[in-house]
Amino acid sequence: MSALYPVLVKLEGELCLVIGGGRVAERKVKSLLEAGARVRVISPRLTADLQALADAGVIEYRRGRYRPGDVEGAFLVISATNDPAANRMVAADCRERRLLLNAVDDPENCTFFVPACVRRGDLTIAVSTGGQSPLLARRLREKLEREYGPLYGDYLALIGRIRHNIIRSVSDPVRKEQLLEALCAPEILDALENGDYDRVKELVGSVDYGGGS
Ligand SMILES: C[C@@]1(CC(=O)O)c2cc3[nH]c(cc4nc(cc5[nH]c(cc(n2)[C@H]1CCC(=O)O)[C@@](C)(CC(=O)O)[C@@H]5CCC(=O)O)C(CC(=O)O)=C4CCC(=O)O)c(CCC(=O)O)c3CC(=O)O
Ligand SMILES: NC(=O)C1=CN([C@@H]2O[C@H](COP(=O)(O)OP(=O)(O)OC[C@H]3O[C@@H](n4cnc5c(N)ncnc54)[C@H](O)[C@@H]3O)[C@@H](O)[C@H]2O)C=CC1
Repeated sequence: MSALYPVLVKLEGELCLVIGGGRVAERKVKSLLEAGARVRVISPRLTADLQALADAGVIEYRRGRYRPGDVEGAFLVISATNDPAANRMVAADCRERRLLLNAVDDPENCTFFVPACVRRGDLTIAVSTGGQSPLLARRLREKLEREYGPLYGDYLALIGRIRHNIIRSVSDPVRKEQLLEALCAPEILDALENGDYDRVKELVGSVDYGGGS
């Protein structure tokens, strides 16, 4: 297999279809909802959590087995049934329409994999093992979660605003580069690692680009 190409996709308002309503489907539905997708689930049965989301109108639910052509209109498709025949049918339908497909039990037929993710505000750290060991992806995610705590999200939001102002107001490229470097200076990253957010704010605040934050 060639190397996988990592991308972060905007799913806001896009129709994403999940076939199957079990444990794995539930995990994928929740991550799609986090991304603001419009989610439709087709399955004879749902987990309690998925049923609650359907009852609340958060997801669309069509009770029943997958039927040929059900993928029509979807932006991407996740096939998460425990029925290999249904998964093959979904894969064929997606191939024909060139729809992006994640088939949870069939890496060969996937056109995309879902990585394990640490999220800290706008910071995303994604881990993929190219399907070789999803459990290792999970373990590394857990390790990264301990290493990169919620402060990283706060810090990113803070420097994101300042970076935007620097880009808008500083025209000299050398000066601009120095300022952007200063926002991610080693001392700041050390302070973050030590959980000393007051020090982080102090250091970031001392980056003087001649404008308010
Ligand atoms: C190819 C891929 C397709 C896809 O995108 O789904 C795929 C395929 C398969 N997973 C299987 C098993 C498990 N998957 C997990 C967990 C996760 N699986 C995820 C992704 C992926 N799984 C894609 C590759 C990602 C990559 O490595 O690059 C994660 C990262 C993301 C997510 O699913 O949201 C999420 C962790 C999220 C987190 O914790 O952060 C666990 C552990 C657990 O349940 O906690 C187990 C049991 C232990 C084990 O088997 O390792 C099986 C065998 C099923 C069987 O035995 O029948 C297959 C099929 C096969 O390999 O043939
Ligand atoms: N990619 C991943 O991360 C993982 C994948 N798996 C694989 O994912 C598959 C699903 O696992 P679970 O969610 O634990 O199974 P599950 O048994 O909890 O759920 C299967 C769901 O598929 C539905 N279903 C069955 N036939 C269908 C059809 N024809 N059309 C639509 N829906 C149908 C069932 O009603 C049920 O809701 C298994 O094949 C398993 O091997 C398992 C663990 C992790």
